[in-house]
Amino acid sequence: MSGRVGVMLLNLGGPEKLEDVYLFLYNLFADPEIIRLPFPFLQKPIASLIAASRAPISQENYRMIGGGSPLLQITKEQGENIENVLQRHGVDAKVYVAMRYWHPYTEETIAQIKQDGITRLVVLPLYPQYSISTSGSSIKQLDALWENDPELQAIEKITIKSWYERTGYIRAMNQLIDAKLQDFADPENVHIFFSAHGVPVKYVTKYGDPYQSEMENCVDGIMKALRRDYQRYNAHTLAYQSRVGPVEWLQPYTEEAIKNLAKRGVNDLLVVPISFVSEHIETLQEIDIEYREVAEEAGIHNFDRVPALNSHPIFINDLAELVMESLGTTKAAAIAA
Ligand SMILES: C=CC1=C(C)c2cc3[nH]c(cc4nc(cc5[nH]c(cc1n2)c(C)c5CCC(=O)O)C(CCC(=O)O)=C4C)c(C)c3C=C
Ligand SMILES: [Fe+2]
Ligand SMILES: [Fe+2]
Repeated sequence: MSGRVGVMLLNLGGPEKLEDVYLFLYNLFADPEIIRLPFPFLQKPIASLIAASRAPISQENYRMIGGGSPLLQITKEQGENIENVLQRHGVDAKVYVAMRYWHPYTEETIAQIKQDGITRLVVLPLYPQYSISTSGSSIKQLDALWENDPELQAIEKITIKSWYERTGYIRAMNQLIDAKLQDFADPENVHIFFSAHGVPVKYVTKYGDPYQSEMENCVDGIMKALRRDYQRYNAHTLAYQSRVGPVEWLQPYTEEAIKNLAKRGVNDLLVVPISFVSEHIETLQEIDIEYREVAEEAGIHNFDRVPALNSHPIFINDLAELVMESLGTTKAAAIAA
């Protein structure tokens, strides 16, 4: 294989300090893949209005988790670990991080990739399931950059869309779920509650976002493997969290689903964050603080949460393997090379 290989991890980014929150929110809402407006000239003024009105709530949430998002730190660690696994398998690749709404912005990373003389680039979104609003937005941005830059067109770009069906990812998730189940007095009676980040319903019904069906398939895959590998036959639910704005989002909403389970007499609840692979504000603040309180008040006293995968070794190995497969360098071939 000739030339230098790069791997670009795509993520959304998060404010590092409370002062960053407004601009981070502005960048997010200025993205037409996040808020779709009929008139493009309204995008920026509306983004600044919504960012200004949301900033105080959002700042308060970030304050509760130490004043900023842990996302960059965790994503960098994931990158270093993937790079190490690739190196161990004889693949001399450099791993980069490209954030959509905060530093290091995609454009900054692309500049570095050009400077490093990368000739083959694997683009790997750190979202297991595809959504127009997440992986789709970053991939679209990259396609636009490529379209307008002959220097980039000389780089072979291999884009992975989603990877929630991979056995390594599912195995790693199940290890984390099983470990937490064992902390309950009666693991078999724990209700496993998958909480995914929501999207407006319109994304699925009008814009054809595969997010909901990928999410449902993902949960099925995890539950099937949990039954097969760990003989766990727990009841489970999939619900959607983090709704913002006045429109209808995917249902059931996490908060309502928790209250309904409490009414049905569920006492033991294990929440599994399912749409994202790093700890972030929605796990550390929304689930650990807000939903724990909702559960307590509704009468669910045994409430726990599965940690995010972060740099779980089975998961990291699986992502490195996915990169090698995309390069046409299977693990065996890479070792032999
Ligand atoms: C991985 C799944 C995610 C989907 C799908 C998604 C869609 C989506 N998000 C917003 C609005 C906001 N998202 C915010 C933060 C945020 N979003 C995700 C993931 C998905 N978003 C993550 C991991 C994070 C947290 C990053 C961090 O700092 O730790 C925020 C800001 C926080 C807040 O104020 O609540 C907003 C706003 C929309 C509108 C949307 C779909 C259209
Ligand atoms: Fe979001
Ligand atoms: Fe939230």
